[in-house]
Amino acid sequence: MISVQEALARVLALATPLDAESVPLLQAAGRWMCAPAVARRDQPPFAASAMDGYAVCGTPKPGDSFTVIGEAGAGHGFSGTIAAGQALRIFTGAPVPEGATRIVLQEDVQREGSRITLADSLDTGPHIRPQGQDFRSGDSLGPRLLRPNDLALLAAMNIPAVLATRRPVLALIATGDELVMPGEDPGPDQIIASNNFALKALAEAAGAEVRLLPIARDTEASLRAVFDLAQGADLIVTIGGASVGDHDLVARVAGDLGLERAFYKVAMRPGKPLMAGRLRGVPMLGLPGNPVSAVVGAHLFLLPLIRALLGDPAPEPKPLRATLTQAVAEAGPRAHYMRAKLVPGPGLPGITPFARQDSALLGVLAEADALLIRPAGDVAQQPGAAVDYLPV
Ligand SMILES: Nc1nc2c(c(=O)[nH]1)N[C@H]1C(S)=C(S)[C@@H](COP(=O)(O)OP(=O)(O)OC[C@H]3O[C@@H](n4cnc5c(N)ncnc54)[C@H](O)[C@@H]3O)O[C@H]1N2
Ligand code: MOO
Repeated sequence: MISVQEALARVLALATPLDAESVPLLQAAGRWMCAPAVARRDQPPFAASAMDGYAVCGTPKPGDSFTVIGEAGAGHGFSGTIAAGQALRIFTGAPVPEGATRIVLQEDVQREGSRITLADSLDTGPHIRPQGQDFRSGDSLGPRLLRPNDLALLAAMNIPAVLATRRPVLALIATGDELVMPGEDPGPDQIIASNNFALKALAEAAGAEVRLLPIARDTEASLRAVFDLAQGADLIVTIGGASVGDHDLVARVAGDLGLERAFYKVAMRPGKPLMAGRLRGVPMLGLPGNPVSAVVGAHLFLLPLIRALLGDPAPEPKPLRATLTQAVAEAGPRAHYMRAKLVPGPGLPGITPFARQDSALLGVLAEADALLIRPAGDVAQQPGAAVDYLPV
């Protein structure tokens, strides 16, 4: 059995980044931008007013009076220059005129006709956003998974389309005679397929496009037929049928179809019977069927694999730190990923593992927001010990 680290290295070695395509900004949320985007203008492109008020020059004092000589609004600048004793009515976002050094808030001004007089107590800020204070023409935004914040920045940079890696198409195959889809009428010995839903959502959030294939039944012919439907995908993921039972056919059928196996079984719990390899030219992950095992396997291996296919240079899971709120026993020979709950703390968050850690418990998983990582062979730990966790 290999370690989690070794298994991850072998999974990532299966991935070659996919090709890139131009994606309009409106469709770019959640896509991996694979080349830096370069700003085509300064932001703001001119010194801009940060407030509604009056642009004046010099160092105005309470009680000073000015003559209002015009107006500037967002999208409508004032072409003249402000001289001593003059003011320009100005609104937020408008270009600040030549000569102005400061925007006086309209709340601090008494206006009569074209004259303004400043109040006794004056807000002191200049309220001018200098040209290029946000970014300069030529500044670049590096490769990343595009979040809403990035899209706003790219739009302001006047970039209508980005170069993004093609979304990996993931063929997701659930296996087992016992499975029916939610809403169907299960027989007395059947259960509802659930893992598919968590894995599809996880993979999509990481940037993949998921094809949910029909559930493969526990016969070689059925599994083979569903594997055939996976042709054309960039990545194949099976759920279940990975263990040693008579009906666990994934390794056998994938092997017959030419799977070049990278490994089978990882020193972790849950999720030991996990396999990976290359099948018909694309990476394949065989996740165990127990619901929590499949989800843990997805966090540790599937999401990094998707990120690697997208071209992320650092696709590995990134553990965070927390403080144990209770003692935990020694970890045993396999790394243990314990479902746990975080509580905010003054420093690191506190982390409390659930008492029930059976890998079939979806109710516990739904309450969990972290996987507490117990390294293989870790000694017992006391409350207050700093530990690693993965958010889930
Ligand atoms: N003799 C041994 N038995 C088992 C071992 C072992 O080492 N020796 N390992 C156990 C561990 S650990 C796991 S995990 C499971 C993994 O088994 P499989 O990958 O073969 O999974 P299945 O047998 O197909 O299913 C296990 C369990 O999960 C349910 N399941 C499967 N797919 C889904 C799905 N899409 N949605 C919801 N639930 C699903 C299935 O009905 C079973 O209850 O093997 C242990 N056994
Ligand atoms: O992956 Mo198995 O839990 O270790 O149930």
